[in-house]
Amino acid sequence: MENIVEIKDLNKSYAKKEVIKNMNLNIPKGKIVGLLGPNGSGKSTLIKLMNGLLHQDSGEILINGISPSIETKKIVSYLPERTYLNDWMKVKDLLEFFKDFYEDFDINKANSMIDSLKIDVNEKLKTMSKGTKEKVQLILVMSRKASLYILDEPIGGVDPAARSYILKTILSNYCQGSTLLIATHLISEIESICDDVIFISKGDIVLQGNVDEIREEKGKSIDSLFREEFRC
Ligand SMILES: Nc1ncnc2c1ncn2[C@@H]1O[C@H](COP(=O)(O)OP(=O)(O)OP(=O)(O)O)[C@@H](O)[C@H]1O
Repeated sequence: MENIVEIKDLNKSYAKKEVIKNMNLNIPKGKIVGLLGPNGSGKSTLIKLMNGLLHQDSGEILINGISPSIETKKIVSYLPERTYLNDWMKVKDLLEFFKDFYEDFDINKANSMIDSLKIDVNEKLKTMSKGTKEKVQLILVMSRKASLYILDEPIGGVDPAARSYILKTILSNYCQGSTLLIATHLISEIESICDDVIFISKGDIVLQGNVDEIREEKGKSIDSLFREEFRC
C-alpha cells in the first residue's frame, strides 16, 4: 500500500530537550488515523514538522514523496492547535477568504456544514464560544479537497453531545480516498471512526496498528489501553 507520510530516523530538539527521538513512521493513504499520546509526548511538534512550520535536526519527512514545502501545503489541509485566523472576521468573510486562498476549497460543502450545525454566518469569530469557533475552523479545513488532513486537537472545546454529530458531519463530507490524521485526547469519541491508531510516548512511536486488530489482540478498547499504558 502506498504511504502518504513517510518518516525516517527523525530527530528534533528544542534547545537541549529531545522531543522527537529517532522516529520512524509510515501512514498509508486512505485511512483515518488517531495520533494519541499524553501531554508533552511530541504530537504537536511532529505535526508542525510535517507542515513545515518547524525543521528537523536530522532525518526525513516525506508527504506524498516530497519534503514539507509550498508544494505539500497544496495537498495538506491543516488545523493547528491554536488559531491563526483574524477574530474580527465574520463566518461569511472566512468562507470568502478560504475560497480566495485555496483553489481546492469547496464553499458549497462548507456552507452546507455551516447550515447543518446551525452556525450564524454573520457572527464574528471574536464573539463566538470556544466550541463554535472550533466547529467553524474545522469546517473550513475539512472543506478543502486535500490528500491529507491533519487535525491537531480538533474538538476539545465542543460539548460532548455535539462531538459525535460533528465528527459524523465531517466524515460524511470529507474527500473520500484522502487520509485524516487526528491528534487528540478524546479517544473514546474518535475510536469508532479511526481505522488505525498511533501511540506516541516521549517522542517515539510505541504502538501502531489497526483499531479492530488491536482491540481483538489486547481484549480491550483503545481508550482503556491508552489509560493503562500512560497511567500517571
Ligand atoms: N517552542 C518550544 N520550545 C521549547 N520546548 C517546547 C516548545 N514546544 C514544545 N516544547 C516541549 O516539547 C515537548 C513536546 O511538546 P508538544 O507540544 O509537541 O507535545 P504534545 O504531545 O502535543 O502535548 P499536548 O498533548 O499537551 O498538546 C514538551 O515537553 C514541550 O514542553
